[in-house]
Amino acid sequence: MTAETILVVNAGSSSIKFQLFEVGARDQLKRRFKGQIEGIGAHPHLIAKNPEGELLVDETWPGAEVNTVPAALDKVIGFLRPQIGGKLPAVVGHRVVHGGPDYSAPTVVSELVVDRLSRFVPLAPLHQPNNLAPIKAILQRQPQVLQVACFDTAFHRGHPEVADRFAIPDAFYAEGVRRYGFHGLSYEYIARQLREVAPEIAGGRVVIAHLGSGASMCALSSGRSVESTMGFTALDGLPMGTRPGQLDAGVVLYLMSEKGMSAKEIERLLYNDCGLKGLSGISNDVRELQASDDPRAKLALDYFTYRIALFTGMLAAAMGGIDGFVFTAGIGENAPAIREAVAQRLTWLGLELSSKANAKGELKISRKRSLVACYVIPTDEELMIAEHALDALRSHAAGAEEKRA
Ligand SMILES: Nc1ncnc2c1ncn2[C@@H]1O[C@H](COP(=O)(O)OP(=O)(O)O)[C@@H](O)[C@H]1O
Ligand SMILES: CC(=O)OP(=O)(O)O
Ligand SMILES: [Mg+2]
Repeated sequence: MTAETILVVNAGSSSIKFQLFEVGARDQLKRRFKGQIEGIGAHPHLIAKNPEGELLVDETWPGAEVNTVPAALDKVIGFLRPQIGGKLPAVVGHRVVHGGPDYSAPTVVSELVVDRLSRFVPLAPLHQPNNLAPIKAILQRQPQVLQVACFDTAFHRGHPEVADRFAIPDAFYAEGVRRYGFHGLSYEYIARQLREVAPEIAGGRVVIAHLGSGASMCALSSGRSVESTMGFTALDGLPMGTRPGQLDAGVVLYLMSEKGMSAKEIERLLYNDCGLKGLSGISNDVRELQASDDPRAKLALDYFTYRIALFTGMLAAAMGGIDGFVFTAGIGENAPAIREAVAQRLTWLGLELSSKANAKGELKISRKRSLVACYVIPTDEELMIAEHALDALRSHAAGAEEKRA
């Protein structure tokens, strides 16, 4: 491989996404391919396409064969190896979900950084170990590769103090018990896209709903995050595929004292068996719930859209109003019926959807006269990571140059 390339790895809770970029003239990033393995543990499906939309791989396995993120990573590596000529590019960018109080910008990783980031494993047990595993493997085997960690929490680090706090004694805040917020790379990308595709609201008050396996919402005021539905961990806020979202802390006390559950058992329950899956008893996948005529599937979807509407009120309050609403991520981009159900609950805010534009999945799906402009914008966390990784590469090179001089 001659041209400079950047590999990006984004390990989520139910999927691994990856993209390879080529660095062109004037540091323009050109996508070479984009892929993901989704449905880990249920219906694992690996797919990758080149920019022309041609399939490079399309493979499925039984759920039991690929039932963990590391097992899925092996399949991804199997695909990547011949694609990159058996040799890693000089730069690899990683999504790392939790950066804690100190990591508020993309960071070049070292053993020390990995040790520090490992402290946040208990705060993101579905993600952090899977984010760090490939970083550690590359550090051990190919330490010359520049690895850049990009954090979900970073975009939210400028929140005002009232949004960053829980009402618990101050000492806990000092040791890092804060409302961090997640999906920041997605929000950062959407904030930038808004300037291009919706300049009339980009500098205003916008609620972004990132609805994927993990789901959260962000209040974006003048292009900056000021509030998030997620907090200390990625458990808070909206109900998700397998996580409950907002939960009275008393429920956790009840599980411990009355049901005798251990911390590990409660962790497994809250991260793996709640949310859409727990409510419906059927599936964590919105597609399966939509296809079912079981009333529990309907309840789970109603709960989901109801909570999105409730939190929209909260985020609008944080910004003193709302000018725009954006749907993004797996569900937000692909489920018109969910968008319609959310919008119906938001007519009181002045949001009027065009059913036709929504059904067609157009970029702008609100009516002309709608007081709140509504958009569907596909997210691209990997592109954001590649850009950060390239910046890190350039500053790293400049730093080395300065040392030599
Ligand atoms: N066509 C669709 N209709 C409804 N939901 C969909 C559709 N396609 C994908 N999804 C939902 O998107 C989710 C995955 O979203 P994604 O943003 O890729 O999640 P993550 O990055 O957290 O793994 C799936 O669990 C599925 O419920
Ligand atoms: C933070 C989080 O929930 O991420 P994901 O949606 O990828 O699971
Ligand atoms: Mg995701």
